[in-house]
Amino acid sequence: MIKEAVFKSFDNTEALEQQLSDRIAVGLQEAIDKRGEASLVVSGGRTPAGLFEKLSQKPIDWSEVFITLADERWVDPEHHDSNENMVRNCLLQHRAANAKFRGLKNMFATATAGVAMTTEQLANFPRPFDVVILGMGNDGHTCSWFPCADASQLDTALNTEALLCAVQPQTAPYERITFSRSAILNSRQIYLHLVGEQKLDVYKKALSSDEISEMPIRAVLAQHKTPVDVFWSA
Ligand SMILES: O=C(O)[C@H](O)[C@@H](O)[C@H](O)[C@H](O)COP(=O)(O)O
Repeated sequence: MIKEAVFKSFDNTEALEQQLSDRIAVGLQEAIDKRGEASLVVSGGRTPAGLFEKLSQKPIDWSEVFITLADERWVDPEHHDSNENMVRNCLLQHRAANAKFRGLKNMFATATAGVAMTTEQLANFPRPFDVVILGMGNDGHTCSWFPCADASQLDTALNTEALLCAVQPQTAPYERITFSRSAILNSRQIYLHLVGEQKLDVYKKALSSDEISEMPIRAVLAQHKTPVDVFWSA
């Protein structure tokens, strides 16, 4: 049984997005005030588009904010399933157009071949990450830590000290590049952003055991190093 994280529940996505975007903006600006720069790691998928739209309008020093993705599908940045594409369209606009964004996809043919170059390109990305926004799939994955992936790839993503690794899910399309668990937990604040009853059920199931390979989101929930706040709306 996992000790439950801070859990904030909202009646609708609008209310959640208002409050979460405010919290993230405050966290980023505090980091800039203290250290002169801030780092933000965001997730792709469908859930965060509305949140990104609100966040992009916050009056903070975006030119001091470094942004990257928690994981990426190995498709071109123009592809409609590219997380970078979504971030460019929904987050890097309005005031946030001034942020410094670095995507995870490069010109190598596969994620496996491209990991070393992306790792090099992120060498100067400020860490610990100030704010990390994670999503969760209905199979209990977060980032690209898929329970359906080859056991050794999942084991690497969860246990390596490397920043990034490649994962080929069996039940989701595209090879992925993903930050490792050690990289994600090297953060000041993690937000888990969930919408809908089905995600709530998955979240509750995740809290019922600490068998990480079965539901890799547990790697984030069953730890005490990094604060995790869960924002859920119906
Ligand atoms: O590239 C991805 O798919 C993600 O970064 C992934 O970890 C995502 O956050 C979850 O799969 C939830 O996705 P939805 O928001 O679409 O439900």
